[in-house]
Amino acid sequence: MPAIDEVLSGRNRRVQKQDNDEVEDEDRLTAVTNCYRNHGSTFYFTVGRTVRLSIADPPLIKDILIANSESYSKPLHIRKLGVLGDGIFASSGSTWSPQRSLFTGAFHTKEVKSKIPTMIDCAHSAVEKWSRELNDGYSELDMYQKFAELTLDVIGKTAFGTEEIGGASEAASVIGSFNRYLLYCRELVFGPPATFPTSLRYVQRKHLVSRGIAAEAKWLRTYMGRIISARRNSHHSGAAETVSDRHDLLDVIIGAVDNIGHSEEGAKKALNEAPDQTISEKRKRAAEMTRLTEKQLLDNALTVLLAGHETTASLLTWTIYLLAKHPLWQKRARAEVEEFCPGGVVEPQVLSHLKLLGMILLESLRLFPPVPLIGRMCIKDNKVGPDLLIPEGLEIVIPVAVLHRDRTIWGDNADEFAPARFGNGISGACGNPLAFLPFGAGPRTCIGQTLALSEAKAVLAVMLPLFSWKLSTSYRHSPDVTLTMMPEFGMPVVLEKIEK
Ligand code: HEM
Repeated sequence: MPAIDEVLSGRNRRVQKQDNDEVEDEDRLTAVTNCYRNHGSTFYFTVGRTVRLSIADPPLIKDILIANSESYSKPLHIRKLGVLGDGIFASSGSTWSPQRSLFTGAFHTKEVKSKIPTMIDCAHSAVEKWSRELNDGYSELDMYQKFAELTLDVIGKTAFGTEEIGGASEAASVIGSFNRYLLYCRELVFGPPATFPTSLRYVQRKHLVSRGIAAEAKWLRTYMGRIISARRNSHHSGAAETVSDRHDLLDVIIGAVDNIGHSEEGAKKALNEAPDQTISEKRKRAAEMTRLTEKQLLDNALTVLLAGHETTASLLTWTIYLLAKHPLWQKRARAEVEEFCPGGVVEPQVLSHLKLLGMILLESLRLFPPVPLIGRMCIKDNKVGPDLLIPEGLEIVIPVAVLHRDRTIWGDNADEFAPARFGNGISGACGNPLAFLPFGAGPRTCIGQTLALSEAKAVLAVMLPLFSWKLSTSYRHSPDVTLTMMPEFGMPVVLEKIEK
């Protein structure tokens, strides 16, 4: 059996090929799941010189993510990856909490609802473009690429109020840069991939990877810096439609840098003092007081651009894959959309009625969680469960993708696509909410989950009545299981126009 670090980096596949060229490679998700089925749910493993403790047991996870959350920070390497820096995703403790308060209002359900018409418009423009690419009514498209462009367009318009990011040439450069950046990061954290050239010494390779990360981070920071400057200029010129009509996430974070009177101290005080206030009142006050540095402004803008498009693109991609493999469910989902959206008109308020589509999305998040691992670093000795002592400095890995396929939790059909299991919600499906962690849990839970689920529903509701699809014969199944669950060789799908 290969070691877990080899499975995570994909290096075990080279071994398999040498052993038997005829054998089709086991995909990494299956390999890593089997590894856990053999090792058990809690064990140590090493990547290079770093020792990590892997935990896939819900009660222990609860202690780490919720009960003892203050004893953990994000892993050190996340901060070193150049793009996320000191922003909300990568920071911890008192640097993180005022930022979380600042973001909470911008991601409130009411705010998200107001963005749904934009999401539907973006989906319509995308499907029109795809329709133009069809020959004689059908064509093979890489849906991973298409969804990455579409989700970038949505986050560009909803969070940054700009058409620019979704524009064809801009989108290709931004997606290309983020993809290269993520591949370099994966290598830095999990070691070189199967294609690692043996002629190149490890140290040289590491140097090359660090330079690659720095170059992509620099490009992305310059790019985002331009968008921020343009917005500041429009504030200074006082252009009415940009200042008063648009109060999006970019305005919120720029305000936290430019507004005089905001201070980190003030935000901390607002969170810690005034015992008579409710937690939401404290948070509101802290958000009003939060002061960000210029660096944090950029870090947060890039965090939202990356978190906001890559993960939702992954969710849509694997949902399309599952519906291609299960045409009956594709038909059922289409029938539901046709019932609630007559004439292909998707009204924002209808999304909450698309129950079947909601169950399909949850099942897709279970089988292919876009964030397959959650990492933490212990910053204070503490005990989890009845007798496991976690020492300061130890890195923890929570293998979400594996937890979601645990047969003792999900039953013998854990590896199968069975959306009906979510008919009675998450608790009905697994009996323990800590066994289903696509968006994490506890104080660091995903801030964009409502946005992501609304967006995915809106896109599928626009797409389903127009096209049917199946997997292309060129598809190679290789879900990544490290930073994000991207399909290593894309998602080539044959899209066919449905004639009315
Ligand atoms: C299907 C889509 C998505 C998935 C599966 C997902 C998953 C996650 C997970 C697992 C975490 C917690 C990581 C941890 O505990 O270490 C997280 C955090 C976060 N997500 Fe998402 N995410 C999605 C979409 C989004 C979107 C659309 C946005 C923003 C527009 C977003 C912004 C964030 C931010 C800012 C955090 C950090 C929160 C904090 O630390 O306080 N995510 N996400």
